[in-house]
Amino acid sequence: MGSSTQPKLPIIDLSLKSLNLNSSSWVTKCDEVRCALEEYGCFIALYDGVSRELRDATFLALQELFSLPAEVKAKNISDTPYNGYIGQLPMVPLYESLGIDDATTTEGTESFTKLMWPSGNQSFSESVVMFSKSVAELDQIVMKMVTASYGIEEPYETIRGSTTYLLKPTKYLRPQGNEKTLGVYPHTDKSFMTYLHQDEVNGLEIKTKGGEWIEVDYTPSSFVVMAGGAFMAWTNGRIEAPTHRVMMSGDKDRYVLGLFVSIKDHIIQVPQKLVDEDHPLQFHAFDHYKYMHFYHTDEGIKCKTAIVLHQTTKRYDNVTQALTRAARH
Ligand SMILES: O=C(O)CCC(=O)C(=O)O
Ligand SMILES: [Fe+2]
Repeated sequence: MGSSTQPKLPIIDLSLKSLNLNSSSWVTKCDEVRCALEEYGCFIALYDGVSRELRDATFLALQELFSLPAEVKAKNISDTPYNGYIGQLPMVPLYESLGIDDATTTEGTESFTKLMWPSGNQSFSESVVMFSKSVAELDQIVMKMVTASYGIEEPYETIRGSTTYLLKPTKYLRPQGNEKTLGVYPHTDKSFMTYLHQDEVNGLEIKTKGGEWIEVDYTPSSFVVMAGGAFMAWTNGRIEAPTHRVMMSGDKDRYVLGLFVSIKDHIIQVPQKLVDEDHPLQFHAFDHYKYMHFYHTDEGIKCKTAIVLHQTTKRYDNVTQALTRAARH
């Protein structure tokens, strides 16, 4: 009985063959995407833009990457918090990830590849760049749909050219015992949007507005589309970044490819259309990278707690402060 009453994330077919901009179902689907994001902060997208061969090649490349010695992986450093190599953290010993900046560009992936394999690894960079580009196309579809549903296509056009993509390959070791073990802490992403793709092992859990955890079960041809903090601010709080965590069980390691969207060198401003009497302005204009840095300062960490814990509009005061302050830095 239990499982039938458990809430489930909406599943929306965004496969290229199912989308037709000129049909009436397009408008309905745009609203469906917006409503799913407003309700859960995320949804599962069925997407056929990544072929089976590309998916297999990219996950194979990932296994090769994680089997490199720790000191090689540690060469992956970044100015932006959590965007470089993370591994062997005592509190989450199963977790390990790297960050490939500008993953949709050949320059970005090749500079990462050279760092990991000084003598080169062409198949790695080719798979990564192709995979990232294909998922970035999904991002463009999702953005087109949400902005069409709100009628804010124009303000998005000013942001679009400043989009950058970080690919974060992540590995979770299988737990030692039979107990469900924490893979990654409950958190909200600080991205604009996040796109998650996994091999066959589940583990992601999303917290609903009612405080229940949903175990996300998604197939190889689907992606979890999730709003980040920057998107929450841009939509004036109408779409919230959901709290999520990873719980590991079973006897297999888990591999995940996360594409994190950021907005670089551009001040993000809430579109006028999303501000009215019922929705007063909640967020000041901000710089996304400064916001990501601020969130990981001592002061920012306090705001982060506030954003997760409080269920009142006070939460927005804290975030607004964080964003305003971040913009001033
Ligand atoms: O592994 C997952 O499914 C989620 C990873 C995640 O939440 C993150 O990297 O921010
Ligand atoms: Fe996350």
